[in-house]
Order: sequence, then C-alpha cells, then structure tokens
Amino acid sequence: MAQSTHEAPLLEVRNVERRFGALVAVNDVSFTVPAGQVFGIAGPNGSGKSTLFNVMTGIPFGPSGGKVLLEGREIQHLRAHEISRAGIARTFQKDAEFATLSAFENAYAGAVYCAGLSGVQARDEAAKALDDVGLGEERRDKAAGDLTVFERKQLMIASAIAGRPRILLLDEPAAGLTRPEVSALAELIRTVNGRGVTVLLIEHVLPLLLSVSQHLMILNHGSVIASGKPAEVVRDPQVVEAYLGKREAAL
Ligand SMILES: Nc1ncnc2c1ncn2[C@@H]1O[C@H](COP(=O)(O)OP(=O)(O)OP(=O)(O)O)[C@@H](O)[C@H]1O
Repeated sequence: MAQSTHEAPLLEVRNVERRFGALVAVNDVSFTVPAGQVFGIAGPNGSGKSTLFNVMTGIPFGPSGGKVLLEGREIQHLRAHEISRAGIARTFQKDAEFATLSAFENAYAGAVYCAGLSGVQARDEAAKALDDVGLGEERRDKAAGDLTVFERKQLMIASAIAGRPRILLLDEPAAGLTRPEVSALAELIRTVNGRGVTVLLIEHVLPLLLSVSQHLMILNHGSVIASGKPAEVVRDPQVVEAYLGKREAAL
C-alpha cells in the first residue's frame, strides 16, 4: 500500500541514478531527510555530489532512474521551476549572482523565481531573507559584484531562501572562505535551519560539516559508502580510505 503523505519523511531519495553515457555518476543512491535536519554530504572530487543535487532539482537535468519524493509526492518528473516552487531551493558552487544588480535586486529575483512572487510580496520576502542572513541595509544597494566574498555567500543564501523554501541545498558554500568566515557561515546555516529550513549541505570542509550536520552521508564513485552520525561516519575505515586520508588526521 502506498505510504500516506502524513507518515512520509520530508524528503526521500529512492534508488536514484544518473548516467552520462557509460559513466554512472550517481549509482543507486537512497536516503531520507526528516524535517528540520542538517544533512551533510561529502566525498572525493567527482564522487557525484553536485550531480545528486542536479537530479534532485532538475537543474539542469533529472535522474536517469529512481525517485525523489517530497512529503511522499514524486517530484523527479517535474520541471526545475516546479520543483523550486514545491519548496526545494539550491545554491551553486560557482558565483551565480547577477553581478551588476544590487544585492536587494538579486534577493528580489530569488523571490520571483523561487516562489513566483511579485511586487510588494517579493520585496518583503527579499528584505526578510537579507535580514535572516545578516546582510545589513548599507550593503543592499551595492552591486553584488562589489560585495566581499563572504557577503556574496550571504547573498547567495538570501536569494535561495527569499522564496521561503522548506529545503535548502547548499553546494560547497565554504569554498574560498577564511577560517573565521567558515565559522560565521556555520552560524548562518544554523540560523537558517533554526527558522525551519531543512538543509542539505555538500562540503569538503569537514570541520564545518561536523559542526552543523546531524547526519552525514559519504559518496564515492557515485555510491553511498557510509551514512549515519557524523562523528562515527568519519571514523569508518572505508571512508578514511576513500576520502579522508590525511584530512582525518588533521581534524
Ligand atoms: N553534464 C555532465 N556530462 C558528463 N559527465 C558529467 C556531467 N556532470 C558530471 N559529470 C561527471 O559525473 C561525475 C560526478 O561529477 P560531480 O560534479 O557530481 O562530482 P562532485 O562529487 O560534485 O565533485 P566535486 O567535489 O569536484 O565538485 C564526474 O566524473 C563528472 O565528470
């Protein structure tokens, strides 16, 4: 019998696969994320992390096989903007802001695209999102391209949450940040999560993953090789061998 939506986890990825010709970039990946969790994802370069986010959001493509369920409802066949409006927002590894638009206009564009809002409503949500990430009034009229690296990360998150998503997918948000900035980013992720947004976080910076995640999943060659409590997962011999190596010793 089909699971009722009432009992379903917020997000379920079931046997998802993504092929590029002969390459299986995401191979039979399954996991569930309960509402309210920060769910960390790590793995070596090329292990399929970004592709997993791509197939979950339909940007730019869906899975070759398997299902993605949001509160029990299949969404893998939906188009990118429909998935976004169903409540899943994402950020990208590369800067994706409109550099010549102001910070406020970028957040506004996020509210328009992610939630289909317009006018006063979109302005209100953009302003709230900028408040949530701590991007102060004095920086909102600046061109996004003139913001500091950390301010652009704040803006990236503000633009993604301006559509009030239930789930936020963050793809390596700590790239390019100094150590104090990584701590500030951890605080920002906790703040967003504290406002009720479930977070999936791809990250190479393990101290960040360990400090904010309640669950950690490791991919290698497209497959899940470990999944569980972060402190236990990073000690899993398979994980140490596949991914952490010397990094683990440095923790
Ligand atoms: N559009 C594409 N066409 C062909 N191959 C692709 C495409 N996108 C990703 N791949 C391949 O799929 C595999 C997984 O790539 P992916 O970018 O998902 O890895 P990743 O774990 O996010 O890596 P990184 O940590 O370096 O960002 C790689 O071998 C990559 O070359």
